[in-house]
Amino acid sequence: MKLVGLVGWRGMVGSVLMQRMQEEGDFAHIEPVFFSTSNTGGAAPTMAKNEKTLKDANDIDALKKCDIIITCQGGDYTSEIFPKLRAAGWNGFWIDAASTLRMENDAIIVLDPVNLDVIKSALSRGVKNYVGGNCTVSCMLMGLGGLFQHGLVEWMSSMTYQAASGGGAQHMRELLTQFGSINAEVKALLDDPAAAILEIDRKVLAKQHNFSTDETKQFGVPLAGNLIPWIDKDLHNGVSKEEWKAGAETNKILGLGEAFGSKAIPVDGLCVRIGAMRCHSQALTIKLTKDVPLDEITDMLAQNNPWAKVVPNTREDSMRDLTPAAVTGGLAIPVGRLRKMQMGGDYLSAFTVGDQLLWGAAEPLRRMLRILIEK
Ligand SMILES: NC(=O)C1=CN([C@@H]2O[C@H](COP(=O)(O)OP(=O)(O)OC[C@H]3O[C@@H](n4cnc5c(N)ncnc54)[C@H](OP(=O)(O)O)[C@@H]3O)[C@@H](O)[C@H]2O)C=CC1
Ligand SMILES: N[C@@H](CC(=O)OP(=O)(O)O)C(=O)O
Repeated sequence: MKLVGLVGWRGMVGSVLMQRMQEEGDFAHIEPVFFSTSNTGGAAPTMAKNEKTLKDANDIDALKKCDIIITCQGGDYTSEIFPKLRAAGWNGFWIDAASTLRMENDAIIVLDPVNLDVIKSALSRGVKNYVGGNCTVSCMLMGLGGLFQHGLVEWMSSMTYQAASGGGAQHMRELLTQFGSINAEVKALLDDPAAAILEIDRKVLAKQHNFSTDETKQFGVPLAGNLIPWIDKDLHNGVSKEEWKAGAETNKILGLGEAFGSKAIPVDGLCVRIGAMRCHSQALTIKLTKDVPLDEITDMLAQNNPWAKVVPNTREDSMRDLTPAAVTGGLAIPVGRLRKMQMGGDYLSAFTVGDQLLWGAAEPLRRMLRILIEK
């Protein structure tokens, strides 16, 4: 059995990964070794077999013993440990949730329902580094994969509605704290049916403007009852890093662009943080390479992978099935609001929602581990 080192398993992404690995019986196929950056020698979780204590995640010699390392510990950990491990001669497989290595030439971005051919070709070339994609990109490709598979995307523009979880656990807590203090501020007025709505609105706004620094420590500004039209770093060309990833990672996942001797598909848009908990949604404008009837498009989307679910473009279906609250916790990626646009038959509008901790983070890593185990 392969010795698999697990780093970052108790974090938010790591916990979802552990849960999915247990659900899918993955631990039956591996010999796990649990690592920690903060509790060396402590008790490993119940999934441990022979190694019952936590190993030091900074101990290169201990890490070197693993055939495969899967990490959800974060980009700083990867930047520090990965080069040391390779320099020490470790030749095992590195599976990573962090973005650090994604665009490196010797790393593959994994999303096997969409790019198994890219992964298999890399394995046959001896590539050892496999990294999960950006959550928004992975969720979009799981939903819209059918259009790419059939060469139907000339370009795509995505307008995102990204959940608080994308920032991490503390961001989710902060969002709820903000909702709570806004509610507390106007609770008495809400309880009084005769209270004037403009008075409630004024008090809410005053509260948002006067949040304590603790209440906005993670996001920097209010997110509850608000939105933030910028995610990740400023690339100083008017583009946020999250927006840049849409084009760069989509093409790398699909094996398109200069590095692969082909033309990249332009994918660009605007990324916005909203007050959802853990589902990223996105509205897409797609320029098709040709005018294809909507029923054929629907079939292509639904047949691309078992998780893409087409939602009929009706008010009732969209309100019931195409929301973060409906999708959270499940692997289905609904795609709806499908219609041709006023611009012409080769312009398609779509909306998709995905749990960013599942397909957006943990699930592609878990599946990559299975690919390696079953190889
Ligand atoms: N958040 C997201 O949506 C996504 C994140 N990623 C990537 O995944 C990586 C990890 O992100 P995320 O899971 O959000 O990070 P977390 O902050 O939840 O966890 C990271 C590590 O923090 C340590 N830690 C310290 N205090 C606690 C605590 N109270 N509870 C749990 N863990 C704690 C743990 O390490 P130890 O056990 O060693 O102390 C843990 O492994 C990042 O690289 C991120 O870029 C990728 C896609 C999406
Ligand atoms: N940036 C994403 C979350 C994330 O971790 O992305 P990446 O894995 O590309 O750094 C968000 O904030 O929603």
